[in-house]
Amino acid sequence: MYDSHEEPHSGFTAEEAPAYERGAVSPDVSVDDHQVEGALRPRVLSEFVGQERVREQLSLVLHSAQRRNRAPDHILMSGGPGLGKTTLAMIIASEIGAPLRITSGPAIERSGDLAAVLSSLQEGEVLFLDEIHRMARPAEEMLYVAMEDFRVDVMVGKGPGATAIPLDIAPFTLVGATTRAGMLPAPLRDRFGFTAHMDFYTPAELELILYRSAGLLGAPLDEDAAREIAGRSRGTPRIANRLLRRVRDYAEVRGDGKLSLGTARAALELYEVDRLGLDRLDRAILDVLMNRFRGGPVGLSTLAVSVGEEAETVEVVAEPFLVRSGFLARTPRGRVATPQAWAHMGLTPPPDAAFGAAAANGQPSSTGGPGAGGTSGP
Ligand SMILES: Nc1ncnc2c1ncn2[C@@H]1O[C@H](COP(=O)(O)OP(=O)(O)OP(=O)(O)O)[C@@H](O)[C@H]1O
Repeated sequence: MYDSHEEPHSGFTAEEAPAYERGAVSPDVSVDDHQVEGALRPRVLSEFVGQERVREQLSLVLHSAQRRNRAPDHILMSGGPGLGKTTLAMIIASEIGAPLRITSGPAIERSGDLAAVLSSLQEGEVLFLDEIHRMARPAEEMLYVAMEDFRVDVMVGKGPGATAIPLDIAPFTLVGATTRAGMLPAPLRDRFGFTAHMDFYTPAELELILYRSAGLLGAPLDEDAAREIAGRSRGTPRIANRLLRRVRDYAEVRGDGKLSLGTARAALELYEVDRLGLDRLDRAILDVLMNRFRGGPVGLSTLAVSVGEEAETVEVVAEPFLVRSGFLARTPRGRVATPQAWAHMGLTPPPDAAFGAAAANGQPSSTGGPGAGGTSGP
């Protein structure tokens, strides 16, 4: 169990990090690249880097439930992809010593699918429901009852003669994860006793995650290289770990196996991740916005079609980072490129561009509009 008096990991300096890394690394871990994401997951709350507030809140919820000898309240985790929701769900189960069942919203197409899962849960089991906002509507209603009364109503028959047979289920803890908390119906949201809002990670936190992962991969990571990779990881552990693996590949094939600053820069350039962490999709969005729509405003779906992506991908994967970095503003009339975006792309805004005039006059940008400055998705 995480102890709130414990020294938080993000308090480590870079010099201290190798000691932390040694502690986390079991010498006999052999990691296959296909399973690497799972292998890099922290297993206990004290190994989970960052998200201090969430860790402390969660620790209280789990602790108090244990003292009362009850299953903890249902927990909702909201935040962008790759911020550690699945990892945290696994940690919750292991912290309370309960088995974990994993499923996801898209896998539950009918209420019967959910009834089958719920009725087979053991007492105290943790049910992790990823992408909970994508679950079928009738199943949502079944879930309300299950969460509140630990009961499922199984429908027998069809039409006017159909009857609901109540079936008691074992008390369990639901851990729901969503990248789009706003899409959850209020009755479902309200049935969670605690919502963990997962935020982007600081570069210092990402550096710690990188040291730990590099230790597990057996890749010698320089301080400068760690800083460089962390700075390009858009505040997201999954991206940090992915970039680390690409730098490791580069170092092994084209270098001496050591992950140095030069190797990191060369590898990240090859993989088209720029110095602020913008990747191909981010740059495609900014490029279309500036070159085709004169900086906006332009609607999300038009923007998505123009870059050949789903609107949800643009909205959930690219936009939160672009907004937080001050490159994109969401206004009631659509998406707008900010002066920083024009400057970063090396382009001159037309005089009538929405924010171009401010850029030309050297005025500070306005990133107003719904969600602007948000850190964990819409
Ligand atoms: N706080 C953390 N400390 C260390 N590693 C982390 C942390 N959070 C995430 N990771 C690493 O990042 C990877 C992605 O995390 P995870 O799968 O839990 O994200 P997620 O939020 O569930 O993503 P998605 O919503 O896309 O399913 C994991 O392999 C894990 O190793």
